[in-house]
Amino acid sequence: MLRVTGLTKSYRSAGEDVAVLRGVDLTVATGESVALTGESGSGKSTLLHLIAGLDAADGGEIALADINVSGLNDAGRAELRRDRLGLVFQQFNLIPSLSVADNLVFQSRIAGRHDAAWHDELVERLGLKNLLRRYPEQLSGGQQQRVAIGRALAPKPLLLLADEPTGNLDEDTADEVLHLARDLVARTGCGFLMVTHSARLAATLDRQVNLHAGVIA
Ligand SMILES: Nc1ncnc2c1ncn2[C@@H]1O[C@H](COP(=O)(O)OP(=O)(O)OP(=O)(O)O)[C@@H](O)[C@H]1O
Repeated sequence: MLRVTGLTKSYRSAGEDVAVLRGVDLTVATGESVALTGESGSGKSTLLHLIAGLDAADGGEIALADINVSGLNDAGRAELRRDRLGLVFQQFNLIPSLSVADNLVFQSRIAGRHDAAWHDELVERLGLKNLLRRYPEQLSGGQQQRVAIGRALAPKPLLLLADEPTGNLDEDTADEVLHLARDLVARTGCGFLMVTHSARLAATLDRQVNLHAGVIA
């Protein structure tokens, strides 16, 4: 469902081009969860950002279902993120001025893909029923990340991309949040690609891939 082929990306640093991705090949099948590991600075976030259309690659191809992501312009990539991708980051990134209820529906409403029954199921499964009137600053880290996962999955994306989603959580909370995410991903049948430094958490996903020296071995 996601197919990345020969992806390359360099950054210009101190007058020199530094190649970060040197021909990355990666697939994520429908319903599959994949952990992306690699040492610090190996380019994991760069790869995730390119797949999310937050930045453009220098070469290679990214295809998501029947969409040629690499061929999209800025507007097309923004549309892709809005309608087809769920994004979760380490810093939760909830909208501080909106209640939990409003944060939750934000993505599905702007994508025009709000589904009341699925929304209610997300609230139930993520244990958010009693938190709906609160604001992000009134939540723990684990609670905030549960809202962020609900927001990302509400429009039923094709692919959930997560960059160190449990990096700010203690071990027990990380386990609980990831368990919920895996369950919900299985329920929607979307693909799941997660960057993590934790071999323990990586092992709980269907498959692990390692980024090293600019390629996936
Ligand atoms: N906008 C940028 N301009 C220049 N160099 C960049 C930029 N973004 C990333 N880099 C460089 O690209 C390399 C890969 O960075 P990236 O954040 O993708 O690695 P990472 O594997 O996610 O690291 P970490 O595990 O520490 O988060 C690093 O050497 C980084 O300094």
